[in-house]
Amino acid sequence: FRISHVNSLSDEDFITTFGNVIEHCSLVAAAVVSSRPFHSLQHLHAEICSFIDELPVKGREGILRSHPDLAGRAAVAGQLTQESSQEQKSAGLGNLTQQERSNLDLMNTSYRHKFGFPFVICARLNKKEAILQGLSRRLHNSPEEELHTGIEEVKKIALLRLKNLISEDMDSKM
Ligand SMILES: NC(=O)NC1=NC(=O)NC1=O
Repeated sequence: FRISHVNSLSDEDFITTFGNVIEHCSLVAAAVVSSRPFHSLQHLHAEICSFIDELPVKGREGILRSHPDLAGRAAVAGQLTQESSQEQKSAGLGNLTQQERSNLDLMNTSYRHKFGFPFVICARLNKKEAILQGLSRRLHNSPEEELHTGIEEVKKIALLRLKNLISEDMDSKM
């Protein structure tokens, strides 16, 4: 899509197209559709980010809870969305050693038990070593810190997903 095309979609088609930019949270797309016309990919991303930042704590926790665990049950069962599947594969989470897998499962479980939402990181910007290190480090943070950090990762995931959907060729910046 060029940004001009994004602006000319029906509301319904916009929500369908961008409904999974935030994993399993089409509400976000439905919320920003009325901010059209967007003058760039960055403008659309900024609207998504401010909508998320303006949510109450429960809303932001809900966004994190809508994310599948990394190499978790959904991944093992092949029930990831196309986007998540590609992202998790690109981080090398498809070929974990038994040791890495049980280590990841254990830490994901402790993280979720401690914070009440899953560990979320932008898998396309982190290889599996960085993910494992990030998880063990972030486990010691406060709930407030982790809510913020998780949401910042969700914003990075959203930007990369938008870049897959919107072409930024020069004339689309008009
Ligand atoms: N728990 C997660 O961080 N999940 C994910 N991060 C990504 O970048 N893709 C996912 O599915």
